[in-house]
Amino acid sequence: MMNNAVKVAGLRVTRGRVAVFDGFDVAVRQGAITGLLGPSGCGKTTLLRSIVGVQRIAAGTITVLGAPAGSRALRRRVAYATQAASVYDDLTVRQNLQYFSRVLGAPTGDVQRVIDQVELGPYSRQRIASLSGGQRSRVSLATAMLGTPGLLVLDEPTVGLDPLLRENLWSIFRSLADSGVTVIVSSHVMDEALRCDDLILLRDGALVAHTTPAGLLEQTGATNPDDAFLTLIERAGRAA
Ligand SMILES: Nc1ncnc2c1ncn2[C@@H]1O[C@H](COP(=O)(O)OP(=O)(O)OP(=O)(O)O)[C@@H](O)[C@H]1O
Repeated sequence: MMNNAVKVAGLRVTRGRVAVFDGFDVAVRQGAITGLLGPSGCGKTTLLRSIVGVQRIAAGTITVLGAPAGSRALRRRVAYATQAASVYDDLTVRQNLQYFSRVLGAPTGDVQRVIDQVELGPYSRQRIASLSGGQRSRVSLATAMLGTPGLLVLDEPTVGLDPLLRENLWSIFRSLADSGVTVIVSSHVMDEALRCDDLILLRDGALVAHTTPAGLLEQTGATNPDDAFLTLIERAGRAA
């Protein structure tokens, strides 16, 4: 039987005057890497916020690992790394991680593990304020990897990172998924789509496709995900 880590039904979200979602349904498979892709402003962050339980929603139900999104039971089971690194500027990398590790009750040793995973060892004694953008976002990512979350929600985790580091991070996501963790990664870099197991393609708060990388290319006859996405958008436009 296929297990879903996340189930979204009838989601309606209004932000400002914009109806970002108006009756949106989707499910995310457990233990897989699901890529959430789509153009800027299509609702990726809003959907991630809704799944994590920090978005005010107008209607709908969201079930995460069997519990309502945002519920207390999920506090330590769901980790979220936002686009803007949510870390303390005046603390060092290690101090930030030690702080969050204590808040989460993560095992000792976790701080060093995540520092190594995101390759921040040489910067661990540096204050966040003096780090580059890519280094800061890696601290945020490391924070999300503390403890043993069952669901890892990452909003554009590879923005501003060099290709080698991106490669390394994707192999971390893969080993997490292999160990049963559900990973949701948003991106607007279409070539990252090919690294995912499942793809959710959004446009203007609507589901354009819920497929796999192979399925995406097959459905469209395209040779790369950028062209495939454009083809699907054109088809959706014609059907509308
Ligand atoms: N606080 C807010 N007030 C008003 N409108 C908002 C607010 N936050 C987001 N929006 C609007 O909601 C829509 C969806 O935004 P969202 O951040 O979810 O998009 P996104 O797909 O994550 O975009 P990006 O790839 O640029 O980060 C956009 O039209 C955006 O302008």
